[in-house]
Amino acid sequence: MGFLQGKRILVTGVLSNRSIAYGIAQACRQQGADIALTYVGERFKERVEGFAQELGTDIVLPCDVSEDDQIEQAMASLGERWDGLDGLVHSIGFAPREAIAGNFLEGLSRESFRVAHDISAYSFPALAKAALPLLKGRKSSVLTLTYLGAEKAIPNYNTMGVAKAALEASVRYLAVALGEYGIRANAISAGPIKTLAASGIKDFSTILKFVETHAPLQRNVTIEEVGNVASFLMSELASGITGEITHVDAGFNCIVPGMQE
Ligand SMILES: NC(=O)c1ccc[n+]([C@@H]2O[C@H](COP(=O)([O-])OP(=O)(O)OC[C@H]3O[C@@H](n4cnc5c(N)ncnc54)[C@H](O)[C@@H]3O)[C@@H](O)[C@H]2O)c1
Ligand SMILES: Cc1c(CN(C)C(=O)CCc2cnc3c(c2)CCC(=O)N3)oc2ccccc12
Repeated sequence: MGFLQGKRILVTGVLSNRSIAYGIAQACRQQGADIALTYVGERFKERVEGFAQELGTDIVLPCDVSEDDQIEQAMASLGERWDGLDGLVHSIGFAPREAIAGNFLEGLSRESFRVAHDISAYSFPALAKAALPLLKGRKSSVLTLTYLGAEKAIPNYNTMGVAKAALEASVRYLAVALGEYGIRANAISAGPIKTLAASGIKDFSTILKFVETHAPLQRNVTIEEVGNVASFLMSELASGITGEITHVDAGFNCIVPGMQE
């Protein structure tokens, strides 16, 4: 009997079996939750349906968060399958490539700033708002994924870091707005993990090596470790936690790199 037995959780952002969302969906399933997935783009539908089958579900819904009607339709379709929702996982992030490489100002533009904030920040409260009719009346919880680049200026993370700062602020305002319904809102700040979103990032292996060298646990984290904390935060074991950013990063956020030498 898992600590999420009977809970119904919608997980966005599963794109590959290396996705952080995949680790989260697996961990929640292992604790007894029923899972629903979303995907972006018909070309990924079959792949995500395959992951859904592994996770014991046939609820796979299209949802490009840049489109309001797709957010609304996804929640309407979900409401036809489930009479309520106990959890919503937002594991979505995107910025135009020029906005996450090189000099922050050189990569800065109104359009890339807009896109990064639309997809990586606005979409979290937007999904929560659209899911509210399903989330209400249950001890439900919403969760998003952020990164240390929201708190510290990390080379190349640039406009994504500004968007993640907005995302983290939205966690606190959602905690208040949803608190009156008994719904919790939290984030996990994950350490660097080699996923598709991380592939193609300049010098990503250098970032992984730097964390392995300087983090208190002297290693990187895995999607399973992030998934375990996510399943806890989605459960009643975390009933007193809301508006919180929990770091799952081998402790890297708590040190000043290089001063231990
Ligand atoms: N990989 C890391 O090092 C790391 C560390 C900390 C936080 N994060 C965050 O974790 C989250 C998941 O990223 P990941 O690393 O698992 O990579 P990933 O590529 O597996 O997942 C990113 C997801 O974002 C989705 N997405 C992009 N644009 C979208 C849109 N318009 N509508 C709906 N979905 C869209 C993609 O379909 C994909 O499923 C992101 O928010 C990312 O910023 C990643
Ligand atoms: C860690 C880390 C990440 C992983 N991470 C936390 C992320 O949030 C990745 C988010 C991301 C957002 N937008 C795009 C891409 C990745 C690559 C493909 C694309 O075109 N756009 O990305 C970095 C970029 C620079 C420096 C560190 C990092």
